Amino acid sequence: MKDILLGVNIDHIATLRNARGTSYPDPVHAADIAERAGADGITVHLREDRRHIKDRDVTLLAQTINTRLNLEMAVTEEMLAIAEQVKPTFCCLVPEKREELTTEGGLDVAGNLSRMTDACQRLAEANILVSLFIDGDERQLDAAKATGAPYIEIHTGHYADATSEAEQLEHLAQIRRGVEYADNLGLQVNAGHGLHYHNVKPIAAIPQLIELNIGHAIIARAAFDGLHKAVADMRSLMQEARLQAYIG
Ligand SMILES: CC(=O)[C@@H](O)[C@H](O)COP(=O)(O)O
Ligand SMILES: NCC(=O)COP(=O)(O)O
Repeated sequence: MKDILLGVNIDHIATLRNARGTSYPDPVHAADIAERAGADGITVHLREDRRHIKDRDVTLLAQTINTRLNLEMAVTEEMLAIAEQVKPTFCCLVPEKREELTTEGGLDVAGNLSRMTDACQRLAEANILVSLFIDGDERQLDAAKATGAPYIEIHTGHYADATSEAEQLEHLAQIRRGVEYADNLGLQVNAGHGLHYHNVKPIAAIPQLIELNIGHAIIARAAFDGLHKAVADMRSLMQEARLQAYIG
């Protein structure tokens, strides 16, 4: 049985910090707590508008964390140059619109194959493992494979946002099909966006998935239970789901 790994996204520690322009809560401190609680990696999204994570956070996290840094970023010259300088273990390329509240969908790799391939090659030359944040349809999965990126992260936002059990089950089935298709292509498959304590288990149970990146729900739970417990509880749920699926 393959373990399911947890990447903790600490963007919204920075949201709380920036609300008052103070130095606290510091994402660097949060990363240390998350790692002590069992996080397998730390994820941050350096957005063009720096609404939460700042350049300083990325630089210090790259220097201080003990697991590995997954830098989420748009496919822009600015971000590619930052990635080449910081050299995180992973770069996850995500779509980004200034006016969005949060990431609204997957990257259109198929529609921008040449540009995506160039970006993937540039990051690979900097010894960075590239992940593409995409919807789990075969057209995007084939395109992701064509770019040479070793990883993808399947967008679970539509599953998370489903307003009925039937809709959620349909999205879950689509995700399962996409994960299996990507795994058969030889891609390393992660997933994330909108996952929380009440919807994570069916996703964590998908055997081919390597890692889930989860942020908002963990940081929200931390406001009541503390970050260490919020991370540990999420990790336990994920491992429970994987074990239950394995035992059958
Ligand atoms: C790509 C993704 O789904 C998230 O990791 C992303 O970071 C969401 O953006 P916010 O953290 O700004 O909501
Ligand atoms: N890529 C998904 C991620 O890092 C966290 O997304 P969310 O749990 O904050 O929605």
